[in-house]
Amino acid sequence: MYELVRESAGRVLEKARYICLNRQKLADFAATIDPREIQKRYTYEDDFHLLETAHNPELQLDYVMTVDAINFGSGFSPLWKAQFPRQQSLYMTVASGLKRYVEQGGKLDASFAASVTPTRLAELFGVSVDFPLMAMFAESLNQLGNWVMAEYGGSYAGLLNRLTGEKPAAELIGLLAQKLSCFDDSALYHGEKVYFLKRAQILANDLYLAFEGKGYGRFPDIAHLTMFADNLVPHVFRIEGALEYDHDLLARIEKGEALEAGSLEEIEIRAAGIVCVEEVTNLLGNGLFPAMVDVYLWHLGQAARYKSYLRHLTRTYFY
Ligand SMILES: Nc1nc2c(c(CN[C@H]3C=C[C@H](O)[C@@H]3O)cn2[C@@H]2O[C@H](COP(=O)(O)O)[C@@H](O)[C@H]2O)c(=O)[nH]1
Repeated sequence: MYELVRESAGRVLEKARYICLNRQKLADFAATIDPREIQKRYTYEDDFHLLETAHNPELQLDYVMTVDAINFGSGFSPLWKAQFPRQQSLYMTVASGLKRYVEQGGKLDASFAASVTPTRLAELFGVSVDFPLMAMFAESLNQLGNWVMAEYGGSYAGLLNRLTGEKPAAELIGLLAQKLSCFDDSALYHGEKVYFLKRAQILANDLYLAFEGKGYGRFPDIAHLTMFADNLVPHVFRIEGALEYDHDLLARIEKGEALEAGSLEEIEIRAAGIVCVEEVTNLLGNGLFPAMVDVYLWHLGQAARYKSYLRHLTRTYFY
């Protein structure tokens, strides 16, 4: 499945009209990155994540599955930041909100996901119930929860234990994309199917990180994942001059105008992020792989150098 993502991103960039790659600037930017910093950053930080793997692997599994079922909403971030003025990162607010819920005794298992409502999530995150993201979060969780209740004996461990091949990440990504529309992160680009599979891939990556590649995190094919096509990593490449956006598109983005999910512009931005991370990964060598480079660039992107400029905003279940 991740090969479909890599291949389709290359196809999009060949035809792209709104985005173009500046390979000289990309190489200049890659030259500023220290591979040791990438290695150091590639962890499941416990400052905003629950990290109880050693004591309670099932609790950890429930947490990671839940976080990555709702690891989206970047298109709502201006609204979200108005509710959480101190929090700079939407993701960190969601991850830490779920961590707090578990620490207070809440359960995040498949039955929680199957039955959770927008109201319950609004209470959990401390936002108003009519915040549009709460209904989307509930829908994604209900989809995942009901599927696991019906097909895997009601536990996420039941799902993970059925990944028996030598490419379990590909298997997991394929299952999620084929069975759950909220994970089926793909689109039509000039009539041809293109794939991103961002949350399915980042789920495999987060399990790998939280479980340090063992147990529920055993993904020997982790190095085959592509980067996770969100709105921050392409934005880092734009600020560094490696991606050049069409002038009118950039004006729309900087006005905070939403880009429609599945639009040519949105597809080209996401595909460009994938190609850039592949090329930076190849330039850096050192045994690095795209998921590692992605996590590093996403954290780098939290800095004011990047976050003081608006990224593209798309309201979608995918990132
Ligand atoms: N490409 C990429 N996108 C990522 C992440 C993460 C968090 N990953 C953590 C998990 C394990 C590691 O420890 C990482 O630290 C969230 N996102 C996306 O960002 C957006 C929110 O942005 P902001 O408003 O700034 O929080 C939203 O679309 C969300 O889907 C990543 O790693 N890569």
